[in-house]
Amino acid sequence: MLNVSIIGASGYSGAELAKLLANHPEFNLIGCYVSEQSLDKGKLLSDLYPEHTGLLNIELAPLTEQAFVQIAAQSEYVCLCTDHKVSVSLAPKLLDLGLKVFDLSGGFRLADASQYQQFYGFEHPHQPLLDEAQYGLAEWNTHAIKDAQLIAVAGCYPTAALNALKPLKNAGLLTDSQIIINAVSGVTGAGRKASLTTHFCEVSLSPYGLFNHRHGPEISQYLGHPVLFTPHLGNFSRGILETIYVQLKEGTTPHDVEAAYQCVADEPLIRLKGDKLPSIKGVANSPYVDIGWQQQDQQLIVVVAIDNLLKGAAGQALQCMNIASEFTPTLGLKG
Ligand SMILES: NC(=O)C1=CN([C@@H]2O[C@H](COP(=O)(O)OP(=O)(O)OC[C@H]3O[C@@H](n4cnc5c(N)ncnc54)[C@H](OP(=O)(O)O)[C@@H]3O)[C@@H](O)[C@H]2O)C=CC1
Ligand SMILES: CC(=O)N[C@@H](CCC(=O)OP(=O)(O)O)C(=O)O
Repeated sequence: MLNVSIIGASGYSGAELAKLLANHPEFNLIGCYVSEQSLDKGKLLSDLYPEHTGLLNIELAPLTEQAFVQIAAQSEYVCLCTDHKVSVSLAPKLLDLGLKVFDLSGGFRLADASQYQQFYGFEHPHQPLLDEAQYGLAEWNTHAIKDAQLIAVAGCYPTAALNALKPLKNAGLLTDSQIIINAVSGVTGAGRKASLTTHFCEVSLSPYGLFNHRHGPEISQYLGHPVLFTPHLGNFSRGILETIYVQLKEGTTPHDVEAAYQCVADEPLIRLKGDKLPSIKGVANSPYVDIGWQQQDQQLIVVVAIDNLLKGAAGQALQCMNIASEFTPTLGLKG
């Protein structure tokens, strides 16, 4: 068994990961941590998530200096389910302790530190770690994930967009024009902490982050293609659905598009639906990426759906941990 600790375990992605690890045959959830000043320190994770009573009767410990010593002594892997800036401050210390770090935040996803002020609102102090980090987009970066010490697990919206678009890009079917991505996320995407704009009763389907959401540059960087990305917040709990407008090269046939997607046809967590379009209902609480598309002349509309907390966060993090450990990538993910 490999021991895993989670920092930020009381949040939505941390708790989802705790549940996956507690049910996993090869990983042992050894420690669950929150901030030193957390109102939840000392509580059981199952006090916060009573649906997991029994499974997650594990105490939330404060992340003190002593906790770092304990994590290093007990764990092989540590997962950061913390805000981007918190992850950026914690990761160097954990890496120095020799741990393999799986960061679910965006703290190490962009290649260039100078982009962090614009898109994340803080100066990134660790360009060498941005150079070292490997992108945790499980189906597309398997080899690098296996050998990396720092894995920047892919963002939720980018996971959906990149899985939908990489087959087309790799087959050379895209023109140079910008790809338009309209995305909707459920409210768990905004995390567990209270805020008026993400208060469930206040949410009414509306866009946010126009022209400056941090996932725009993340998608462009890992696709190698310009995108215009607009997220929306919807009044449902979990799931992401993206509608993507693609201009195909002159002469691209429906057969070419179908053939392009065959490169992922055997991936166990990618479900190609052809002209049957995906829905949130089809993926909520499941580890899959559903991809559908319809074509009219040179215009292609691709629709992709994932669960933001599973394929968009904890599920993909577990997939990366499985890959790093040379287990079957889907171990503990498919019922
Ligand atoms: N929610 C989602 O759908 C997705 C989230 N992510 C990313 O995962 C990360 C976590 O997101 P999410 O689960 O939604 O966030 P939450 O706000 O739900 O949880 C954050 C967690 O971090 C803890 N925390 C806060 N400050 C510290 C600190 N200084 N030291 C240790 N723990 C701390 C919080 O507990 P406390 O404050 O009590 O200490 C809590 O457990 C973010 O970077 C997010 O961008 C990625 C993909 C999807
Ligand atoms: C609905 C909502 O607010 N979603 C979040 C994205 C989810 C997330 O936590 O972002 P990462 O995948 O980059 O970690 C946002 O737009 O900031």
